[in-house]
Amino acid sequence: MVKIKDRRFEPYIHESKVLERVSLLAKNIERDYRGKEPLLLAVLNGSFMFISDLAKSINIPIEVSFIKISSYQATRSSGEIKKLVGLDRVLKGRDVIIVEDIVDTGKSMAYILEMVQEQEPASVEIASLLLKPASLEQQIKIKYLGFEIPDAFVVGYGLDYDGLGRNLNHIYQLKS
Ligand SMILES: O=P(O)(O)OC[C@H]1O[C@H](OP(=O)(O)OP(=O)(O)O)[C@H](O)[C@@H]1O
Ligand code: HPA
Repeated sequence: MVKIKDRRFEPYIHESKVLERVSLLAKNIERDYRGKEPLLLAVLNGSFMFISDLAKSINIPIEVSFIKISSYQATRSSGEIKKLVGLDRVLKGRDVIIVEDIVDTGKSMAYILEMVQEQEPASVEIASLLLKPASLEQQIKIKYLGFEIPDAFVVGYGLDYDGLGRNLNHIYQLKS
């Protein structure tokens, strides 16, 4: 059990399970993009651990770049998405893989997809470590998915509660 500010979190997905799954996703990306040079577009802050482990396990040429958006305050989506760091690469004609730590309501991903599609990439797919199907408010197809999880707030492996908990190596779930 870990305590972050006013909340208690219990162990949920062990780091070894996360890493096993991430390396499988990397192998799938490798297989699907052989002969290409995909651009992995990671969404800060939450995806920093996932993109690091994912990128290290992909043994074909890839480019890695970052965008930064924010919508969550503590455990709730504010509904308002702020773009804090935008695209610094031309995406036209590129094979883009958007890399997220979690798709929850799907609002952030819908916003990012629109931003990416505007630039007319050759293809766009999504890699997300976590998905909360019960919270999803938009139709979003995730080709490279780590785990489907129930609708409970999680922290660790990049995910935060009010800015804290990102450095935890396992994933923890809010204790009800
Ligand atoms: O599907 P949604 O309900 O939109 O939630 C998912 C988004 O929320 C988190 O980001 P957050 O805004 O907390 O910023 P962070 O990555 O800096 O933690 C997460 O990294 C996703 O980007
Ligand atoms: O469950 C979550 N944990 C941390 N950040 C998040 N952003 C959306 N959902 C979550």
